[in-house]
Amino acid sequence: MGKLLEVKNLQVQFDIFGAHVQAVRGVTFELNKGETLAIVGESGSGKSVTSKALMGLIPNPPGKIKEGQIVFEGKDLVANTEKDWMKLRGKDISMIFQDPMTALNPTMKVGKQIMEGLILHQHMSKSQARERAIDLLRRVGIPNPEKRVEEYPHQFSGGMRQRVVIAIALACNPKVLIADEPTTALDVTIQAQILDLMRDIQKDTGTAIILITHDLGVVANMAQRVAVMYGGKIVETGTLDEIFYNPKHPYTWGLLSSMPKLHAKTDKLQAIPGTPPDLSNPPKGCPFAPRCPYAMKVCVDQMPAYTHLSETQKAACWLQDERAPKVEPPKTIGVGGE
Ligand SMILES: Nc1ncnc2c1ncn2[C@@H]1O[C@H](COP(=O)(O)OP(=O)(O)OP(=O)(O)O)[C@@H](O)[C@H]1O
Repeated sequence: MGKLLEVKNLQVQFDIFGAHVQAVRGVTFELNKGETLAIVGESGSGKSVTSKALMGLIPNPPGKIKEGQIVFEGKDLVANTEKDWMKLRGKDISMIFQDPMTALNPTMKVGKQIMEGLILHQHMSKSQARERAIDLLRRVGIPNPEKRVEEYPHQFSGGMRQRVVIAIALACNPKVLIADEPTTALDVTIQAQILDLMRDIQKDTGTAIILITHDLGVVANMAQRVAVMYGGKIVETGTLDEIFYNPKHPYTWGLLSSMPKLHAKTDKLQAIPGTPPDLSNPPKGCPFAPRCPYAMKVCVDQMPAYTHLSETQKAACWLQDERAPKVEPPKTIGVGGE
């Protein structure tokens, strides 16, 4: 698989009320053509800020990219002007947000909203764009698209609205689709339908997907690779199997323990005790150390380097140092366990 996007040492900071919030602190990952990479982690870990940076959507002020590169098809996007971003956004890289109602313009017919990108990026005539909008609505499973293209967002149900948002995002056949909690606002049956739809579309178009979520069930259904974020850093990354069946970072263990299991006799979830770090004053050591049951003195003092566990898996944890005591992962982790 060829590399499509490379994010190198990305650092994003927000300056608010005299504080410097270091939301993303040196994130590095790559995205290959046609794959789905999930970025998981608790609220505030930096997932959304990372994905917004890839779309040139960090509000400035108060935000700025302090360092790093976002290399898309060989070109670094960090120095892009707003004009450069406008050429790219919605065409090469598209985004689906959590709440379809805020992503759509309530005063504009959905057909027109789909047509905008086609006219701007693909220089279609109005009637060509309208035909394509109808095709797209059909493609995302909206019945009677010839009629619905003339309707406004409030005339659609929540699930149908999210389908419209997906149609807009896919209109120009983007190479990268960023889906930020795309199903969180929807009920469970609709969630499954939308995820199926995204998978089908990916099969047809070969679009690479970055899926941002805190729901590991969604990850298991969708992703081939996973990056686990905590405190503005990627603490572990690997293939889906590596992260689910051979995780090495205690934070990943915590996330897996807090995931509902399919055949569980009890539905009690083990939330990770404690709170995430204050990113306006980030710790010098491992950000998870204050909540980690296995933390040693060195964890508080010094950020661990990545240990490469396989060609595809790495974790930033002092437990992987050869001098560290051997620790077994808790029995509560794993999909479909007791
Ligand atoms: N516009 C902004 N101004 C100031 N701080 C911000 C802004 N956007 C994000 N942050 C801060 O950046 C940090 C990371 O936030 P981010 O939204 O990326 O987390 P997340 O992992 O996506 O969480 P969630 O799942 O809740 O969306 C947080 O501390 C947040 O308060």
